[in-house]
Amino acid sequence: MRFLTAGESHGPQLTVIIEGMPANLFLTAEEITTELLKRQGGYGRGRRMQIEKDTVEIMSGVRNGYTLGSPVTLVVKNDDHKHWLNIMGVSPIAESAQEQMKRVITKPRPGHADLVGGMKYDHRDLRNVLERSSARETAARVAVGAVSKILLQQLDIHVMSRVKEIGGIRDESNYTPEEIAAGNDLNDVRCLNETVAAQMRERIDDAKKAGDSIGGEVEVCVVNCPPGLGSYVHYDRKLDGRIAQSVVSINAFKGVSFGEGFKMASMPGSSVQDPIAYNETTGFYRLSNHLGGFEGGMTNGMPIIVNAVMKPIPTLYKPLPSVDIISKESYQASIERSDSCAVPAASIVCEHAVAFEIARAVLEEFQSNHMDQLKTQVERYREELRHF
Ligand SMILES: Cc1cc2nc3c(=O)[nH]c(=O)nc-3n(C[C@H](O)[C@H](O)[C@H](O)COP(=O)(O)O)c2cc1C
Ligand SMILES: C=C(O[C@@H]1CC(C(=O)O)=C[C@@H](OP(=O)(O)O)[C@H]1O)C(=O)O
Repeated sequence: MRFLTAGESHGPQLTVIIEGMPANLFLTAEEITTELLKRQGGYGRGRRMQIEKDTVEIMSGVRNGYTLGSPVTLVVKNDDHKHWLNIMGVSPIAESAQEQMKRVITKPRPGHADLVGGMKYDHRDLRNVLERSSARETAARVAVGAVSKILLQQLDIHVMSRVKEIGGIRDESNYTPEEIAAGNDLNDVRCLNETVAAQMRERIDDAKKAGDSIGGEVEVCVVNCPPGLGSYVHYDRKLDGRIAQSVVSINAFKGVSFGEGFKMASMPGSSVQDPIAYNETTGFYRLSNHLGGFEGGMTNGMPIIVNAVMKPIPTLYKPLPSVDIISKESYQASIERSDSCAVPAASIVCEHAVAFEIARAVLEEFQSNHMDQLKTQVERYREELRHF
């Protein structure tokens, strides 16, 4: 399974083509839209999210609710696009948006793609860079991940996420995957502990008031993956490696780790490796999950735990020094309409990026033209492993 996305942040739409989906998967636009709406939410987002109401349209690859085995095309319209067009009587939001869109951007924002993108593609209006470098593209990636999650659910594999830290406020609780799943839709910082959530909101408000931004850490958890997805035989088949690439390719993500992650640097081996046990009904299993579900680039049957760090948003309402690319004079960077914290939204993006990589690995392992074939193969493999 592979996908391509296309579309600019304020262009008419985002388009995704997913190739390699098996036939006969029941797929509705509503289910995908539910995931998109989760990404739009989250405390700390800016005005753009009040303009958009992301909904998906299925344009190909599905008939009578079921996939055909042909490429699936999904479209998410950008409602903000209409503010680009110099027409119609506009609302106050639209007027200010229109002004913003017409302005040529020449003062690059440190931390965004503006300067290097301009240098590389010879753009003298940096809006030409930010249109595609914007995290608007992550809506398309969530749409792909939503389809992946629907496929994985059919195999009883579940992917979920939560926020662990925002700007130094940390939720130290060790939740079970089930607790994370139950809390999945609940609060607007995507943290299960309400006391900590209140502190996180306050931290975001403080950053916003100070004209600053903050980042944080998210956790993605995948349960009930069969052991043996991915492979140790070649670098680009290692599934933990693929997940790391996919996660760090999300806008503003700067780090990824599995299980105990960077803490392992100071832990003895006896506290890091997960002891092996066996029981006749379930086969081999582990007594702990410090490694977060991976050994040798393969799933080991324990829950996959991915931790990922998002840097603070680059656009600052109290901007940092920059240099105008035309006049070469020193200025403050441009102020674009912006989120002050997008960690809760980004946890959803991360969840869906991981879901895609797991679904891709499943389909590589159990090549199938249709869902019944896939389910039968996965079940047979699980049964074989129980008797290994
Ligand atoms: C969900 C989400 C929303 C984001 N919103 C903004 C934003 O409003 N303003 C901004 O400057 N950056 C935002 N970013 C981050 C930038 O897109 C990102 O920092 C930029 O593309 C440069 O890429 P890099 O940080 O990976 O180097 C957001 C990222 C995500 C994942
Ligand atoms: C549009 C989205 O996020 C955008 C990501 C983003 C950036 O620079 O990455 C900048 C902002 O865009 P705008 O300049 O239009 O306000 C965010 O709103 C989205 O998540 O759907």
